[in-house]
Amino acid sequence: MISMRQLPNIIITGTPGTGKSTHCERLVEILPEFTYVSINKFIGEHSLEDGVDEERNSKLVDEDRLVDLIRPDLKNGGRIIDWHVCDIFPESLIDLVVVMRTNTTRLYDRLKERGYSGTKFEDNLDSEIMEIILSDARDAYAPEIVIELQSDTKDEIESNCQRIATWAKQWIVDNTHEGSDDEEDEEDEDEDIDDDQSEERDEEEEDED
Ligand SMILES: Nc1ncnc2c1ncn2[C@@H]1O[C@H](COP(=O)(O)OP(=O)(O)O)[C@@H](O)[C@H]1O
Repeated sequence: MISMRQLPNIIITGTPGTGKSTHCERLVEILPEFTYVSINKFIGEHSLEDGVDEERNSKLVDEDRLVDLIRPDLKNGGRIIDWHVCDIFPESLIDLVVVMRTNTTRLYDRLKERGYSGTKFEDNLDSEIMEIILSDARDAYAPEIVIELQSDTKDEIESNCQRIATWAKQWIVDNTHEGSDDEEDEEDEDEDIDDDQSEERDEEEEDED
């Protein structure tokens, strides 16, 4: 099947501190034709904040407007989306959802280092332990496009990014004319022409009857 998009859209999601932005930054070095979209930045740039959840000490976001504003970018393709919320984007425009996972002890240290405390700290740690984002991703997208990658060590950052890049290159081969073999395309076109001619022949035969 040939896609309308020349490049796939990839969501990199996971609990805060699991390594989403670290992976996205490395990914666009390996895949320079892709654009890194940090949704936290996008929210600031488009004033999409919609109050504050006092209990959780986190910002509320106008998600409907966010989706409306990002839709044209997703239609163009080649976006690497970085956000802890993954299930609001139109399923038809998302090709891969990567859920970053981190061992609880490491995540504990990373969130402490970031200055998280109280409910915000506990909620994020619980979210990772209970696999909330993985479950959201699996509920929102087809299982075959949701993958889990471990992000505990520096070596894993590189191997994860290489794996995602390999997937992206294969997507291009499988889904676009750019990736397809010209000869095969010509053969396909020949087949189409043959089909047209045989249809015409069938119609002529019917007329004669
Ligand atoms: N696989 C990893 N190995 C070692 N450190 C990591 C790894 N992934 C992330 N980190 C570190 O953890 C912290 C949080 O990573 P970050 O990419 O900002 O997470 P997120 O974008 O998910 O909030 C950063 O200091 C980063 O360097």
